[in-house]
Amino acid sequence: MMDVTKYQIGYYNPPKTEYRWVHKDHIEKAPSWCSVDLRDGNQSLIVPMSLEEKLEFFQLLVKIGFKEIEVGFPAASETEYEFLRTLIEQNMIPEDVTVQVLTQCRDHIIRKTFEAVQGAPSAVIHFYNSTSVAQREQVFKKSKEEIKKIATDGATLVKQLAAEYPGNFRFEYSPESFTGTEPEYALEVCNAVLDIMQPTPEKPMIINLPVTVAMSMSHIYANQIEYMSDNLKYRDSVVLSLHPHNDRGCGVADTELALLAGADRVEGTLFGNGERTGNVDLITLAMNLYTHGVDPKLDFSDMPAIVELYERVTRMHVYERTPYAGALVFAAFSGSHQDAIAKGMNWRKEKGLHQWNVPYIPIDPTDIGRTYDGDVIRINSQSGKGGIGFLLQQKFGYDLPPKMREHFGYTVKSISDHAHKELSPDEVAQVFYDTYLNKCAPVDIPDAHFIQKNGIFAAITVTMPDGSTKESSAQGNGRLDAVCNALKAATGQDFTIETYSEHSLQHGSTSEVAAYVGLRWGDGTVTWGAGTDTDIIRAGIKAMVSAANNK
Ligand SMILES: CC(=O)SCCNC(=O)CCNC(=O)[C@H](O)C(C)(C)COP(=O)(O)OP(=O)(O)OC[C@H]1O[C@@H](n2cnc3c(N)ncnc32)[C@H](O)[C@@H]1OP(=O)(O)O
Ligand SMILES: CC(C)C(=O)C(=O)O
Ligand SMILES: [Mg+2]
Repeated sequence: MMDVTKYQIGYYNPPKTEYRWVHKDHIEKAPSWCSVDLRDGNQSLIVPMSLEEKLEFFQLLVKIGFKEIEVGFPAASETEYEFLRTLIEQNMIPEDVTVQVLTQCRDHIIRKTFEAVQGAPSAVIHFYNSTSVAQREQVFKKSKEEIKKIATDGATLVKQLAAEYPGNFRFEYSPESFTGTEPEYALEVCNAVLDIMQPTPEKPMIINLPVTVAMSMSHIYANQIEYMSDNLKYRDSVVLSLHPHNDRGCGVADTELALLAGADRVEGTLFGNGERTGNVDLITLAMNLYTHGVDPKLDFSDMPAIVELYERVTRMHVYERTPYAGALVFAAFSGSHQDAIAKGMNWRKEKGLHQWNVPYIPIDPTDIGRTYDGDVIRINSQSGKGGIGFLLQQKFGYDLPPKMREHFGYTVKSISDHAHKELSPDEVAQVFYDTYLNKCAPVDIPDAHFIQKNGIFAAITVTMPDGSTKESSAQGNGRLDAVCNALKAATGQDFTIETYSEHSLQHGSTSEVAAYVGLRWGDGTVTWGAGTDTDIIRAGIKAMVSAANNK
């Protein structure tokens, strides 16, 4: 049995009752982004990335457009140290990109960090210590004053070494485990650090307020951020940064509400990799802005390549339903969704729309390197005529009449249901070919001649069900009607043409016609056939013969 009595609320709502952020309805501009993939993401991997893998990931982050990248914890291991040295010594850091390094507030670790970062064109020195009640009591066993002193001693040494080492340094301080810290105390510690660092509007300092472990609903974090934003000293010289983890599955919501509450910057990772349930997913955040028409200033136009590299170097897997990036996030298997998507796509095409508002598809998949073919309409036993017909039309060019779409839809669904598997677009097309197209056996009309006299007179040769041939002729009010009457006379069958449609079909450079015929039989049933030919009459005859052979 689970024991709920073991748990209680462990977060702190700030001493403030009116919040401005609750009145805002959207985020107006992108925050500044910092990727912590190479640090928080890396430290949580089963096998941390090798130097080569980190280099490849770094280049990807630069390509996406990150201007601040936390490249590691250089005092942690030789690989971490060497990675930073390689970036610096091989001039791999673009001019407009700043590397960030993490250090605990411990003397030898801060010193090692400065040693590692020497020669970088610019760098953010990120120092942290835990401030939460749980860490104060259980880990550090120190009073509030003593914990504050760890932070201020760290700040003092960072400032001193920054003056001793050549280089363009900026600073970041994190009261780690902020969400388990009393807001008034977190404020006191951050203000004490700021008093030492003395930031200015020209040289601002980053104060990063992490959701090291998520403890509350998202609105509480937003309250905490607005409280800190209102009460931090040197606010015009502070870049207020967020660093949410995802323990309650609310990392994105925490970040979005905290941005409404006044934060300027976000630290996170691609696909939400990071400690435990991960850091906040920067792709989701950026793409959420994009869907509101706000430029995220990050480029995810080749998502498949980003997924490939990420999966290869981290040995993680991008879950199929990960927003924007997962393999299935644009897929519709179910009939009503497919029908709406197909109609929405046609609407968009007919009206020549620029704005995107296709039902069920939040963004145009082609914006991020995905395709309509294969990514969107997927066929299984839950699918319907709308989607199946749309796929056949979009990918193979066959535009079936509505009643034939319905028949085809049920045929395809039933095959998928019995095979208990998805059908690929090629398999769907094969069902169409096998069921309807140019089925000129056992009955066939290899030859037809026409005379225009009191309507149309057709003289045809019929291959009979037993393989023999027979000449037949009849009048009709059109060529196909005349052929139909002649066929009925030859075989003694009882049917009428209930549906006929045709359209041109482009196959590379050759242009064919596709024709569709529905025959209603004396017993009330309807059979369907399709025909293709360069000659429109031959296409119609083939469609009719196919429908007749389907009885
Ligand atoms: C929330 C986060 O993600 S924070 C980042 C965490 N990332 C990592 O830890 C990855 C890299 N870390 C490492 O490689 C190692 O932990 C090192 C190299 C940094 C330090 O290694 P070690 O000194 O061997 O061990 P360890 O990490 O266990 O040290 C714990 C000690 O540091 C203290 N400490 C931990 N964090 C801090 C801090 N931010 N500031 C000051 N002291 C700290 C602990 O209280 C403990 O003190 P004690 O020795 O008096 O008991
Ligand atoms: C080092 C800090 C910012 C961190 O990773 C966290 O608190 O989650
Ligand atoms: Mg973290």
